[in-house]
Amino acid sequence: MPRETLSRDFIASHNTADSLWCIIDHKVYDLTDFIDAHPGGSVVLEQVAGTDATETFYNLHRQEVLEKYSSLCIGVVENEKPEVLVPSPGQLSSVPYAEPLWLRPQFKSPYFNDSHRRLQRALRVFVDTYVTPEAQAKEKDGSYISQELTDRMVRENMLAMRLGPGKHLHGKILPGGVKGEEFDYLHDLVQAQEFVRANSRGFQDGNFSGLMISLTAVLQWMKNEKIKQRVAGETLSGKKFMCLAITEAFAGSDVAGLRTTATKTPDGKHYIINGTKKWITNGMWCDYFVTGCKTDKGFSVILIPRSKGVETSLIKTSYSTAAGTSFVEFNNVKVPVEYLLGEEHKGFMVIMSNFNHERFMMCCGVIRWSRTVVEECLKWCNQRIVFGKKLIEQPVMRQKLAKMISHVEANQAWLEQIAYQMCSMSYAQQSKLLGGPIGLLKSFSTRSAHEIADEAVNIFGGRGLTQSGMGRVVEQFHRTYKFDAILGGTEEILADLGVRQAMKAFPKSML
Ligand code: HEM
Repeated sequence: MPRETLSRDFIASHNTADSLWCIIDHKVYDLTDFIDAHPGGSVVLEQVAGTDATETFYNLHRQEVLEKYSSLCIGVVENEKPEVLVPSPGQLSSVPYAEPLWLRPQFKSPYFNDSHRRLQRALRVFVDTYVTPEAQAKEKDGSYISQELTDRMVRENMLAMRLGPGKHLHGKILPGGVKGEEFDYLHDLVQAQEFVRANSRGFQDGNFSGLMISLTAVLQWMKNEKIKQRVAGETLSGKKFMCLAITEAFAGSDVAGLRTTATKTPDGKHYIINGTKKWITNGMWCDYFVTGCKTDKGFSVILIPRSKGVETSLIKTSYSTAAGTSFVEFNNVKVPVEYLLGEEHKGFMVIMSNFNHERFMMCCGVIRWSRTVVEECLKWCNQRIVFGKKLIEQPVMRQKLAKMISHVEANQAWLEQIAYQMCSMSYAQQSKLLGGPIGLLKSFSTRSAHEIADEAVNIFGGRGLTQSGMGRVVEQFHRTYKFDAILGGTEEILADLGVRQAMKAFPKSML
C-alpha cells in the first residue's frame, strides 16, 4: 500500500538512474533498484524518470504487473486519487459486453432466478480465489491439478455439480446454498461459464473434464449397483479419477471404425481388451477408463480399471499438458463382465446419450472464452495509443469489435434458450429434439471463435502472438480454440447432424 503523499515537483527531482521514480495512475513508484531487473530494459525507465508514465505504462503492460510489483510503490501524488479500477475476487467486470446480459445490472432475464445468481456469485469468488491462480501456474508448467484444489472442490460438492443435473446431486448443498434438487441446466450453464474464466484452456480440461463426460455414463448405464456406488463414491470424493476413452488413431468421429476389441473369455466371466486410444483427456492420471470397444456383434462400452496391461503416455498438443492428454494402450487387459455399461453390442446408445451434455458444456465454455477475448480487445483498444490516438478511435477497429460482440451475444442468447428448453425435457426428449440444435450451436460457436480469434490477433498485433504480457489471453485463445471445434464432434459432423435431425421430423410439405 502507498505510504507517503508526495508532490509532483518532489517526484520530478528523482530523475536519474541513482534515484528513479515515476508516476503511474497517481501512485509513485521507486524503480531505482528495479532498473536492472526490468524485462523491458533500463533505457526506457531512464527516459521516463521523474515523470507521469501512466499512458506509456498502460500502452505496454497489464494492470496485473503493478499488482505483482506492488512493493515498488512508495506513495500517492498529493491531492490525487488512483482512477484505474482493480477488480477484487468475485466482482463483475464493468467493461461493456464483458459479462452476459443477465449479469449486467441494467438488464433483466426471463431465465435466471435468485438461485442461479447465488450460484454465480459463489463460484465467481471461488474461481477467482482458488482456481485461477493454480490454473495459470499449471497452464505454464504443464503439471496436473493439485489434490488440494481437488479436495476443496469435493468439499463444496463441485465435482458432482459438474456432471450436470441429476439424482447424484440430491441431498447435496452446492455453492451459494443451492440445493442439489433445484440444480437445473441453467445452473449448469452458470457453473461451466464461471470455471472457464480461469483463462487456462489446458488446465480447464485438466480440471475433471474427463470425469464430467464419463461418470455420467457409469451412473446411467452401469447395471451392477454395488460397483456403480463404489466407483461413484471414489471418483466424486476425488480419491480416484476417470476419463472417457473412445477416440483412436484409426477413428475419431467415426465411432463405427474403432479397432479396440473386447473378447469374452470361454467361461463368459471376463472381457479381454486389446487396442489403443488416442487424445484421451485426463488419461495420464486416470484410474478408470470408460472405453468404446468392438465386441463380436457390435460396439460396447466397458469401464476398464487401470490394471495390468494398461499403459498411458503423454501426448503434447497445442494446449498445456495440464490436461493430461494421453495415448492409452490396452494389452490383454482382463475386466469382469459386470463392468459392461448398458447392453452388450448396444454401446452406441451409451455414447450418444452422453454427447449432448458434453457438447452443451463445450458451447458454454467456448462462448464464455470468446466473451473474455472481446473484453480483452475492448480494453486494449481503449488504452493502446498508436498514430497519436487510441485504437478505438479508428473506425476499422470498431468494425472488428462490432462483429466480435455480435457473434458472442448471438451465441449466448441461443445457448440460454437451449438451456431453458433442456430444463423442461427428459434426457430422451433432449436427445430427440435438442441433439441437432446443440450440434448446430457448437459448430457455429466455434466458427465464431475462429472469427473472433482471427480479429483479436489482428487487433493485438505481435502481442497476440506472444505468450506473456498484454496479448497473452488472445494468444492462448488463438492457439487453443480449435479444441472446442474438434473435441466432442467436429464442426462438419455436428452441422450435418443438425440438418439431418431436422430432416427426420420433416413434414410432407412442398413449395
Ligand atoms: C512499476 C513499473 C514497472 C514495472 C513493474 C514493469 C514491469 C514490466 C514487466 C513485468 C514486463 C514484461 C512484460 C509483461 O509481462 O507485461 C515489462 C515490459 C516492458 N516494460 Fe515495464 N515495467 C514498469 C514500468 C515501465 C515503464 C514506465 C516503461 C516505459 C517507459 C516500461 C517499458 C517496458 C517495455 C518497453 C517493456 C517490453 C514490452 C513489450 O515487450 O511489449 N516499463 N515491464
